[in-house]
Amino acid sequence: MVEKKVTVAANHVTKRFDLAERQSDKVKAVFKFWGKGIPNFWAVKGVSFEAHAGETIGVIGTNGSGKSTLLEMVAGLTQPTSGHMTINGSTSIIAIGAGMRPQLTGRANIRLKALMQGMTEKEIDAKMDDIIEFSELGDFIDQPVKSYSSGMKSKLGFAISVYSDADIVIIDEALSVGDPTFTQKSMERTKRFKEEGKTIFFVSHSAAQMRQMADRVIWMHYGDIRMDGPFDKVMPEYERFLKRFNRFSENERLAYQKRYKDAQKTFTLAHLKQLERNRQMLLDPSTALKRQKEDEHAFTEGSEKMGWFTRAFLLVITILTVGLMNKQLLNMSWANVMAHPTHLITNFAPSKLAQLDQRHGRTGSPKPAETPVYTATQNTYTVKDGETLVGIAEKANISVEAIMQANHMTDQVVNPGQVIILPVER
Ligand SMILES: Nc1ncnc2c1ncn2[C@@H]1O[C@H](COP(=O)(O)OP(=O)(O)OP(=O)(O)O)[C@@H](O)[C@H]1O
Repeated sequence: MVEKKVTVAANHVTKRFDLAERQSDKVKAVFKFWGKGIPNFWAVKGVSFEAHAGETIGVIGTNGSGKSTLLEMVAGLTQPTSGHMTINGSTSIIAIGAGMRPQLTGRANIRLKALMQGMTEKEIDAKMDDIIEFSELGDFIDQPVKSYSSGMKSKLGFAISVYSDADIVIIDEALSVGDPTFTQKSMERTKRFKEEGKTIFFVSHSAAQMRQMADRVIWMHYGDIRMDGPFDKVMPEYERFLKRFNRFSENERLAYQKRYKDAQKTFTLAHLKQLERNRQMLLDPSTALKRQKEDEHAFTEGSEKMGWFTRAFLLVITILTVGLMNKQLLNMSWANVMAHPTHLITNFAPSKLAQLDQRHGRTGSPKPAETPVYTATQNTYTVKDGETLVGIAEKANISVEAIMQANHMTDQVVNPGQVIILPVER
């Protein structure tokens, strides 16, 4: 049998969300030593699978089991917290309203999404009429998307993806809101994707749709893959589970959910690593040690990759630097610096700098205007609603490249409220 090309490979992929309710909680948690104070929630707890060209994979699971989170990682919309998600090919996700700009018309959204998926203006012009026809939106195509029903948004999203020619197509419950004729038409079209060798991930709560579409099913259960296999094996097990679950009393159901959700809060990567080690030892003790060395990095995330010694060292350096700056610039004694280490931040409002200017002038020290700190403080900028990087660069008379370089940006996307540095030639 010819091995089909692997298009998606997930290796111990996790996704953690923090449950800090307010931004101030997050700031407090950072000061409580590198975010240890933030309650965690692991929506995906270390899943591994491979998907191949020409495969339609149904993803099932109760509400909140992690289906959308997993597929957003497949689509590249969000990055795993740890583990690896390897994607071989272009992706297109169809979820109700995903990636749509509500204030733009349906037609403008088609153009925008198609451009984002790599189509040229010429290709879009050539396909525009077909996309609109597939969407069945008629005159509504020139109305803003915010006026659309969820069914209309789904139709638009589906029509765009049909013509985007992506290698991996993700349909996240987008067919659950359309009318039956459109749904059937879309399912027929999706079957053609399969014949064209695309990989399709299909999320639906409808067993009938699953039966029609999926040859393989992944059952997500509170962040884990509970089963992964042929439709005929997985679906009956899932339906048996649902029957049992639906027979639970309200209290039993809540207790069941609490048990699993608590496990998602207390989950750790160390635990995942240990489970994987045990599994490897059981499977093949002779190769287990070698494999453990190879996949060590799969069980670490950003901050954990930094050892305790490095973290402690960086903390000491940061405290000393802030203290030294406070001492030099605010004429504080070391005792005062130790007592109020955050004075540097709170004292450097522009008005304070003006006071400093005078103070330093009287004592004959260099004027703050000549110090680097003054320049840097003056040139942070908070992005306002609707502003683009190009607009900000023009206003500030600085090149876009210089801003990107100063802020270590890899693209030109800026968001309202984001604070950026506007570099100044000195
Ligand atoms: N940004 C977030 N912050 C905190 N928790 C989140 C976030 N996004 C998702 N979650 C949580 O992660 C879990 C998985 O959510 P997800 O949307 O992936 O589930 P799902 O299986 O797609 O659910 P549904 O069938 O209802 O669409 C849920 O418990 C959800 O509350």
